[in-house]
Amino acid sequence: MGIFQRLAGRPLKSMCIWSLWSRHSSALTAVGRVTSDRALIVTSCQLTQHRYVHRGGLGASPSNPGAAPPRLPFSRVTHDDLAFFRTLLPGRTITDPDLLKSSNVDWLKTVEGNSEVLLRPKTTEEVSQILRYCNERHLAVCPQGGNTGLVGGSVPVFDEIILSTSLMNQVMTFDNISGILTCQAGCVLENLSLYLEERDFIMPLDLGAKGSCHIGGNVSTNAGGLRLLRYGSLRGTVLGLEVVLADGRVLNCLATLRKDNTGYDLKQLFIGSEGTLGVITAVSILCPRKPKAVNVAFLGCSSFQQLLETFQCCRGMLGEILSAFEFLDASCMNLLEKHLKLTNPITECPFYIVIETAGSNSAHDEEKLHNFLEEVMTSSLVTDGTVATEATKIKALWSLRERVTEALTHEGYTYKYDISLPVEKIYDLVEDMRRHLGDMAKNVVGYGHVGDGNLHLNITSPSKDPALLTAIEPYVYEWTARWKGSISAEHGLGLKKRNYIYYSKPSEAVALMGSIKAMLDPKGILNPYKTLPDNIH
Ligand SMILES: O=C(O)CC[C@@H](O)C(=O)O
Ligand SMILES: [Zn+2]
Repeated sequence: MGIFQRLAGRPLKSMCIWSLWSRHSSALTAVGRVTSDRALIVTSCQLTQHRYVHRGGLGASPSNPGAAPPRLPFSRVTHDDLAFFRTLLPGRTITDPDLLKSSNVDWLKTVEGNSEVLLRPKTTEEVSQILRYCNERHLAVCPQGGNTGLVGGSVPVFDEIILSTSLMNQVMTFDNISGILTCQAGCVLENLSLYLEERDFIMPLDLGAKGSCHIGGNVSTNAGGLRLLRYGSLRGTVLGLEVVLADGRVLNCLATLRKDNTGYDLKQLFIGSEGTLGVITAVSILCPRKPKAVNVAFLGCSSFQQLLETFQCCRGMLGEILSAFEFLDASCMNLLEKHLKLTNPITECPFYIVIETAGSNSAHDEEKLHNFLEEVMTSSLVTDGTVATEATKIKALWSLRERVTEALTHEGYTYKYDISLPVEKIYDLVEDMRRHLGDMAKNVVGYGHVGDGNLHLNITSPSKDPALLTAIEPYVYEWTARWKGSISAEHGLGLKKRNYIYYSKPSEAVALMGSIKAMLDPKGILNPYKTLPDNIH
């Protein structure tokens, strides 16, 4: 019997836990801590409208980068404003504090705003009217999709009006020859995946938060996820966008063309700009064909060096059918077992790999996977493994990788870092942090997207710990900058990381970002306190 048959035949002990993780599951409500110090640092409001100017000279970063910002001098929502919104959006202007609660707090429960109004438009025209009005009245707006972000970008910091895309959830067109889908921004990623699968296509991106996140939020944060290795980033697969600008103008760049060289590619400005330049209302996206054969292998390695060699071998031997190469370390596995009662399907190892293949011919793909597994097991790069070819087992193996974030929320307080590095360096950072922090941290765990050189470094402590934070930052960012990495590989900057931007971008580039912001949103009403550092405002 070949290795593939032997591995595929292994019983998966974890079959009872494969339910799809939704980030809004009730099991998650009791975790996290709510930051309550922001209200204390509100300073007196200036009466002038602010402009985006670069303060402090090139390269100057804010002196206390982690501190919450002071409230900027936006208008407060009045009864007249509410009357306007209620006429425009009858029954969709929410002011009940109980209904606003979940929209005011982020998924991690570490950032909480105090918005008193949630608007739920259904059409682009309604978004346009809302923004035109808010711009004239100088009311700040926080655009919100599924609110699954991890850097505090999708919730208000003070009393910004929340503009939710949750009712903008219609598929507009799908062309089954080109595979181009056009839909409203509030479509939930998983619903789009199901819609496409019925038509023999798939979405080019897949995330643990797929059950809640919106495609508009994915695009505005340039979400990466689990399939980037195979299908590339949203910067390549998004073909067109419709965006409402701060003053209400609608920018219809909803192209469905693969090739369009007519000057500046404006949609790129909005991809990854986290709602600070405009509100994305519709998206056209190029979708791959649904693979006919999908296999997942869950493997164990005894060192990170062996894991890297396995990756190298995997790329060479699986070639174009490789669709994901992910890892988690033994500390992650312990948390999955402890908090979520998941079962490790193989023997204990320091490192685990999830490999997915997606191809058009199952016999061909299985043979390739078999040859690869034979190679890595006979050369002892891999010490144990199991393979799934059937959908429920595939899901079960994937949940061991996808649910690490959820398991971490049960640990107390988690300091989260989403770092891009040269692939051979990614685990050095985890080991170095363990040495550096010693007993100060409860747990230092590493997992992520090996194929993209993207490490998720998470450091836990029983509760929020300022001394621990001082030991982590700026150390972790300096480490990253030394290796020319990025301090935010895929989660964005949001509220939490914006002041560290200088570790990854030259000051001239940050200043140019400020100029673009000033041009597109001169009153700064769109998602203030996010993405841009404090010294650009
Ligand atoms: O929790 C994190 O730090 C990472 C979340 C997500 O990007 C993942 O890859 O699972
Ligand atoms: Zn990730």
